[in-house]
Amino acid sequence: MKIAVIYKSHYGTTKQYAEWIAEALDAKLLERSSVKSEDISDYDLVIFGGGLYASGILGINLVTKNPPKELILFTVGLANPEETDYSKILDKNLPAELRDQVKVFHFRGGIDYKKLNIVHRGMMAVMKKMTIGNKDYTQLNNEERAFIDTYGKEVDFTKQNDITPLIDYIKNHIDR
Ligand SMILES: Cc1cc2nc3c(=O)[nH]c(=O)nc-3n(C[C@H](O)[C@H](O)[C@H](O)COP(=O)(O)O)c2cc1C
Repeated sequence: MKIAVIYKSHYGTTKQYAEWIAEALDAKLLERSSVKSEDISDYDLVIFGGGLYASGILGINLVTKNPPKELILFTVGLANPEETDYSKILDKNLPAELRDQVKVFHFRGGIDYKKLNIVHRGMMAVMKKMTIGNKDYTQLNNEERAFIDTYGKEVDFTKQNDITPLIDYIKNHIDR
């Protein structure tokens, strides 16, 4: 079975997960910009991973416009997947026909505010103002607290072991 792991990452955490997954499955690793939509049909299974930016999944249009034979998605964001409801993100990023069919995994990335480009730094400052608003810290939900707690810092939550459910899913559900 020909498997491709395709990723889109700004700062490397999604790339890191894609590398771990490709290595575990002995799959082809490709950066999204190097893939043309017609190349997608070369693969029996595409695992697409995109970083989360303001609730958008980077580069996702590659696989939503021209869905592969089999597709698995993963997202990488700062929020803790165990405490995050991704339904709105998936509604926004996936067309209805894919929304209920595609298996999606969520991994935790990281951030180094020193390395952010000026646009991203500005976006984070706006998001901080919007998150806090007139609220007190005790009124914030877990997701909002995680954002405020890490604001301006360097944090890395990437963990190789976190890919295990995705690898197991492929082993159990995909006929290789
Ligand atoms: C401008 C901006 C917006 C972001 N929006 C989200 C978001 O909506 N949800 C989330 O969980 N993380 C968000 N993040 C955090 C990134 O998803 C996180 O840093 C991720 O690890 C980045 O992936 P990358 O290193 O592959 O680019 C945002 C980060 C920036 C800089």
